[in-house]
Amino acid sequence: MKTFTEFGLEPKVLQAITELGFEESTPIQDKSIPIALTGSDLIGQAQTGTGKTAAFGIPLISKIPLSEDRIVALIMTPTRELAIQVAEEIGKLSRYKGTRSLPIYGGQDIGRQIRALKKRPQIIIGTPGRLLDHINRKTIRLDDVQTVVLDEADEMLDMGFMEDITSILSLVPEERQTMLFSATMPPNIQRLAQRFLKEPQHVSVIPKNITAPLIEQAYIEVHERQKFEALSRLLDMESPDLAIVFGRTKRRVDELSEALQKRGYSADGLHGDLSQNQRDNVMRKFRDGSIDVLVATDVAARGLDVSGVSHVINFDLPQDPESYVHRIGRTGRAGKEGAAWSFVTPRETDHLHFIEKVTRQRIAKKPLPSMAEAIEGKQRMTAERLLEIVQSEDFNEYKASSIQLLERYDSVHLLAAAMKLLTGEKKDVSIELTPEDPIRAKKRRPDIRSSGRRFSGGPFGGGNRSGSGKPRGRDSYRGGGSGSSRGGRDSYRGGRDSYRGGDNRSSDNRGDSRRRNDDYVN
Ligand SMILES: Nc1ncnc2c1ncn2[C@@H]1O[C@H](COP(=O)(O)OP(=O)(O)OP(=O)(O)O)[C@@H](O)[C@H]1O
Ligand SMILES: [Mg+2]
Repeated sequence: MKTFTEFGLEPKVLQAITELGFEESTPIQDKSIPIALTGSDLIGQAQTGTGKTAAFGIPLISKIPLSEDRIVALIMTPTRELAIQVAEEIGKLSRYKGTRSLPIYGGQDIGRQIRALKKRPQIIIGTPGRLLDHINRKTIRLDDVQTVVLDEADEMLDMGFMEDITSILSLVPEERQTMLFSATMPPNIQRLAQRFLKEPQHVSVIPKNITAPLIEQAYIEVHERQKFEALSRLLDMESPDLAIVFGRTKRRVDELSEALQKRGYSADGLHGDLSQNQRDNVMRKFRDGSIDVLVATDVAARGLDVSGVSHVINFDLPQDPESYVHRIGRTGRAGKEGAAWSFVTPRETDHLHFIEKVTRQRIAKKPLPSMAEAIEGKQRMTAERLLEIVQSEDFNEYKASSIQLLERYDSVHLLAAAMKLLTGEKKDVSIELTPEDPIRAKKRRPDIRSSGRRFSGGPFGGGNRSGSGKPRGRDSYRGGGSGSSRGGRDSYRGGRDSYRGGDNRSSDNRGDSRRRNDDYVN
């Protein structure tokens, strides 16, 4: 654990870091920043929410001279929302230095992007499909790029972006620095590394549990048809600040967000079939708290950093353990605690055990919240909201009518009615969701990481809260050499495909034999 002053960074970059409120560097930042500053290739792995963005962002910005007027750095992300978010963080970090960066992603008006490119950005943060569009139109040239970062590198591979990445990187000079970052490094990441990296340094700060340490994990066994009731009871019982509910398909997300709205929750959906405008709106509403439940496909599983997300709920279990790790990692970030709940149908319990095995983390079974617990939770929340207003003493204009009402009605009756109104309860609206098939457990070597150096604590409480607390021999869960487990994993992957998150253009164009069901495409 260091302070940022120890990296020899220039004052303007330090000033931006201070302004972001970062006091100490996180372990991945400690280890990556000095290596990245030397220009060496790097594979960086650390738990979700531990500051990987700044781990590559800070050295990237530091190395770019102010006078530079070419594109010298390229960051690729699997989804548009992530490109936007990473660009924001890079923007904040380079605020005083004045480094110019630009997000480039599908769904946004290309003319606008072309105009913005004329302002000579030094760093481009983009999704592969739209990047290729610009390259083909010659509105982006990569001849001067010196540093490339693949954020969520394993996901880029999974989404079938290998071809796009290969085309893009073939246009970047060989003499360059390439860095891969993710919380999960399944064995097939080697393929990417071998192809694109030169003698990379591995930086891994993954403790025993790959899932972030401050996330309380639980599951509830429910039948498919009970899931919605379970969700509304859980939301009532827990009254999350902000929650992300993951559904398996776009249809599911649409139906679920509509159902939640009908029942009086402030929810909206995010998936890849929405227009970019809709996607931006939903994200904006979620970030500013005007909705408190975001229902999403895996398009929101990776990298998104929204402060205040106290709960992640897997309405449907994800197909693979990596997705589980990333989904639940939307909470419990930057040292904050979070809760992750998963609904597991009876036929999916094997799959859950598989996830536990790969993540080396026991997930506690909890009972379905009772009606009484749900009601109590909701009323507690409502009372809290009332009392906040009472304390604020900001209700003068309601006093006169209250006095009138109290002259005619009983005070308890009145307050009970007001509370009922405040809960926004709409229990009588009937809800029908199209059932989803259960996820089938598939076999593969349960290895989620490529290199395994141990890590000992640090800011964000890393590594010290380890679930069962029992030391488990890591080898017991590890597959063989990472190369050899490739076959197993790929075959496991075969069915998923679900998720080509960010870039509709490239996902639509890809004749995708792996894709099982169009519904799955984000
Ligand atoms: N040194 C630091 N001190 C305090 N907060 C930090 C520090 N570094 C990063 N953060 C904050 O921590 C949060 C998580 O960071 P970031 O999104 O980079 O995590 P990540 O490791 O990339 O997670 P994921 O695997 O989910 O993408 C952000 O809000 C970021 O601003
Ligand atoms: Mg990240």
